[in-house]
Amino acid sequence: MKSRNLAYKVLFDIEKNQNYSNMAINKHFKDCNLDNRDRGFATEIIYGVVENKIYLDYIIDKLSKIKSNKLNLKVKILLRMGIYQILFLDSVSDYAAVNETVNLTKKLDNRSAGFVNAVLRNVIRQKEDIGEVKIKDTVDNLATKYSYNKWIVRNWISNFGREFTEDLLEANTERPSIYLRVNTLKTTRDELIKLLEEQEVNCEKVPFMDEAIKVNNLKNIENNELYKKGLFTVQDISSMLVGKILNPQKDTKVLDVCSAPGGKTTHIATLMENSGQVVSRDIFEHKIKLIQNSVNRLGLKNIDVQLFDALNLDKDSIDKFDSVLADVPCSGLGIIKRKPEIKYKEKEEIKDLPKLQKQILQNAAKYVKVGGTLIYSTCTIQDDENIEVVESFLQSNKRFQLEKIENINIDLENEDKGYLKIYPNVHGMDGFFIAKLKRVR
Ligand SMILES: C[S@@+](CC[C@H](N)C(=O)[O-])C[C@H]1O[C@@H](n2cnc3c(N)ncnc32)[C@H](O)[C@@H]1O
Repeated sequence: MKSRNLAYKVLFDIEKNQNYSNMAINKHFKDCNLDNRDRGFATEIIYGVVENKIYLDYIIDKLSKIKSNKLNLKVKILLRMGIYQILFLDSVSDYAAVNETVNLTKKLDNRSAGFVNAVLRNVIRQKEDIGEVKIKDTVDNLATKYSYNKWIVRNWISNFGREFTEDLLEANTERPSIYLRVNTLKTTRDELIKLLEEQEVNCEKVPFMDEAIKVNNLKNIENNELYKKGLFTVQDISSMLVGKILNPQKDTKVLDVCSAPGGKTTHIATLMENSGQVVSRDIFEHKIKLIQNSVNRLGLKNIDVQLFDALNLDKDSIDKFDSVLADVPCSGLGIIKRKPEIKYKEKEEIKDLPKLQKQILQNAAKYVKVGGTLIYSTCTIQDDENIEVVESFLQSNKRFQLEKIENINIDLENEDKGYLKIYPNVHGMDGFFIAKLKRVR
């Protein structure tokens, strides 16, 4: 009951305040005194409900006299939770799913308990055939089955084709893997694996990324002693590739214009073995603090964290940096597995991003020395935020050229051309775009 109560609170917060699930989870889990198992169960319900929201409402609409858009928020969340447990969680008996949900309803909205009970019992009675989405229109069908805003499915089918889109939608339902980046200034991969295995954490070396470890049962990371000592950072492989492709040399100057929370910046500073200087900027004060915390935890001495808007031109930095990274704000459509609410973004919300991305890239380019490197990256798979931004930049910046990416072997089709398009269904990692540009004159 306790974990369901907690899951309900988090889900209510997410819906009511349009909060991201990971942030709402952090906020509500901080002060709760549940053990790891109960937290795990609550997390499973939260992510499951968020990821399947449209589908769960479709089931409600099939079985309830009151349609989901007419239900009050409390009852809608309770029904989604109950239906999710019945249809998706083999570890929960139907009886427990109904009973616990009805008990919770009694506490939160007593007069709706009978209604919730009736709908959930209906789900159980029709469990065998209720689950299938019977909508003829392909976009509508897939958008309901996988719970996406329809424009995304339409856009993907038109850009990638139906087969690829279905593959991508399916890949995005998998639980994301957790990867650690070893802090090579403090330990080695083998040493860290030994220490993690002493804590009974299952570790796997990532063959093509020499500082990466895949872990599959590391819980409560922020309170882990090895984490507190700064022996590792949590970072996806795609994100680590950015640092690898930038390939910073010792004693050089690197500028990261959009650097919070600091994953790539700290990687770059580590690759430079605490030499040279990395200037790490972001527009948000609270995010600047996150970078500084990581810098301190990891024992990095070569990072200068600065509050600065990348849309403004910093005249003092023109032509001063060997490498510049523009890891720009984007739609995030490559990391749906980690942030499922991205599936519900409106097209309107992201329509101005390419313009913003171009402006940030234009400014970032001005800080690169002749012969220096400019990296443009996003965690999205949308061409209009990726290759099209780079192509439009190159048209008006003849001093830059795309440069062949060496020694990566992830996207063989494009690496020679100077960029990488990474898709979760093709490459088994976060969807990313990384372009490497060189200032040639
Ligand atoms: C994709 S995230 C960067 C992730 C970061 N590079 C990392 O690896 O941890 C984009 C960042 O850009 C920042 N941002 C958004 N608009 C900005 C602007 N005008 N100037 C500087 N930073 C900005 C956001 O606060 C956000 O932290």
